Amino acid sequence: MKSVNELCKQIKGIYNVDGNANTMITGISSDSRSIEKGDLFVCFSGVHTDGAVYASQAVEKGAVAVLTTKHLDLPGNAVQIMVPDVHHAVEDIVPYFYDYPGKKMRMIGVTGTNGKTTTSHIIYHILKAAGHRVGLLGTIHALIDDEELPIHNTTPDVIDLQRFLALMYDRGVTHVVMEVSSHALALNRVAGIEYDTAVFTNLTQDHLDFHKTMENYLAAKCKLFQNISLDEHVKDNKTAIVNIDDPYAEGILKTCHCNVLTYGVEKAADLKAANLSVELKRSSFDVTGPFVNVHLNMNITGLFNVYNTLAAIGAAHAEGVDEQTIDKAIQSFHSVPGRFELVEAGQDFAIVVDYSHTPDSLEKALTTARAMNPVRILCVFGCGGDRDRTKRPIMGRIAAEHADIPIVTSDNPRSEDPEAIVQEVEAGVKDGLKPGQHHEVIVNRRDAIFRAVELAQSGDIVLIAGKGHEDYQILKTGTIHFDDREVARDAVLAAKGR
Ligand SMILES: CC(=O)N[C@H]1[C@@H](OP(=O)(O)OP(=O)(O)OC[C@H]2O[C@@H](n3ccc(=O)[nH]c3=O)[C@H](O)[C@@H]2O)O[C@H](CO)[C@@H](O)[C@@H]1O[C@H](C)C(=O)N[C@@H](C)C(=O)N[C@H](CCC(=O)O)C(=O)O
Ligand SMILES: Nc1ncnc2c1ncn2[C@@H]1O[C@H](COP(=O)(O)OP(=O)(O)OP(=O)(O)O)[C@@H](O)[C@H]1O
Ligand SMILES: N[C@H](CCC[C@H](N)C(=O)O)C(=O)O
Ligand SMILES: [Mg+2]
Repeated sequence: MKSVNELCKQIKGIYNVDGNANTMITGISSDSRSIEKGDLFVCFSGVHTDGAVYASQAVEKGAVAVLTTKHLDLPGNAVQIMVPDVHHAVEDIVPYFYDYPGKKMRMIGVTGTNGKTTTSHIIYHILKAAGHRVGLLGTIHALIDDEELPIHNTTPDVIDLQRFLALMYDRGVTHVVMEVSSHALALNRVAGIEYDTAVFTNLTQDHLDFHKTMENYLAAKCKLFQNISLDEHVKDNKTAIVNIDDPYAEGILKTCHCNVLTYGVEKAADLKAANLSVELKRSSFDVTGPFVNVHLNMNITGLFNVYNTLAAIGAAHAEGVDEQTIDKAIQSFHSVPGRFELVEAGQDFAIVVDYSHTPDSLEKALTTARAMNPVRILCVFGCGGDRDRTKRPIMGRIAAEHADIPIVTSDNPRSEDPEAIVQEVEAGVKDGLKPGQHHEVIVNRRDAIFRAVELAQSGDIVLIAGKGHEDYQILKTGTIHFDDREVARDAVLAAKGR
């Protein structure tokens, strides 16, 4: 609990207070729908609406103060804190309100275009095996010692993030593993956090709707490595774990003024993998380096997961976990939901549900499927609406080049017309098709999955890409329940009944 006055003292820029500055604040929220008595309501101007519109509603629900850019007409005697930039003020106020939980626990941040969720889950698993109390924040959920909490963004905004961290600290968590998205870095959602270990997985095209150029996208990622390089006197405790095979590794390394541990498969690295052998449900490889020399058996597959595992080993080592514990933990790690997840409903071909929704991840998922030597690959995929449009034809071409039968469908169209999205994807498919190669376009995702299952024969792989763990589909008309794994199972059962 802090007073308005105490909070305002943290604001680095100018501010004005209208009302009683001794009013005590017991919570902070930017959503009028979840306001509790005693809260400070923060008015963010968003993509769809302006939070200021809901300020009166928030006060009626119990907010005792409002953070706003302009004076508002509010009921009762709610305090108004007026600042030129609400986001900047929030970055000053919120970590202070929660007593900087992100400075009191070991903070492990994972960034990169692909592999953040998988790598974070492996690190979480290893740190738990090492006996630590661990928290996790990422795309699928937040975990506090295995208790699941819902999360709305891969990296939540400053308010939700600090609230999660405070809860973790209160529950005795000592290590937090979190995905740090490029949106979060660009928008400073991670204000008030000092990272101890930072992982770079890779950088390939995505989110250009937001970053516009790959240079800006890289600059956002670099902010995580600048963060861990800030405090020179604790340098020894801070380590960057960098995928040296990635073309953007050099850009990341330039910003690191801390310990660096590189990993890779192609170039010389501190942690190097070799002799990979892959099967549908497992893989094995050798890892060598100054602190590790081990043959690893994993229950996940694909070269991309070798990279994720190397990154996780590096992070666990930086956090002081020994080789034996790491080895044992990796053997007991089971897959992440919706990441190369097999659907087994008694069919004589494989069905893989995967979260590949970028050009690089789609290519990696398809080449992993190819490494299993299937008779054919049928790939059901699409692209999300209200997201980087330029990746649509690229993903279309990749699917045509690496699958035998690409089937274009809808992902989450959001506010866009699904027909228009699939046309943009299909344009790329047509570019990549070999003479005589068959492709289909079926806008309804359920129908597309049913069609793939109908076409599949013994020894084939059906790869259903893009939505992974998601159990919903976001349409212009609202969000509906939709789970690729359930639909695939239904499709197999329907095919059997025929
Ligand atoms: C484009 C974007 O980033 N949008 C974020 C933004 O939502 P918004 O601008 O649409 O908000 P809005 O609906 O206009 O509302 C404005 C304000 O009014 C408030 N409001 C609104 C309605 C109401 O009744 N009462 C009320 O108080 C809202 O709480 C909000 O504070 O603010 C919300 C709250 O912080 C975010 O959840 C939301 O992320 C959306 C869900 C999103 O999809 N973001 C993506 C682009 C994103 O951030 N992705 C990254 C990367 C993912 C990855 O690659 O892994 C991520 O970290 O998730
Ligand atoms: N290291 C990697 N390199 C390339 N592709 C990967 C890698 N790891 C996973 N993938 C592919 O990307 C998909 C998403 O993986 P994951 O969820 O771990 O990434 P993410 O970075 O968390 O994604 P998001 O940005 O959506 O949160 C996987 O289903 C797989 O196809
Ligand atoms: N974190 C990613 C998730 C994309 C998932 C995909 N199914 C889509 O909707 O495009 C994003 O918000 O861009
Ligand atoms: Mg993720």
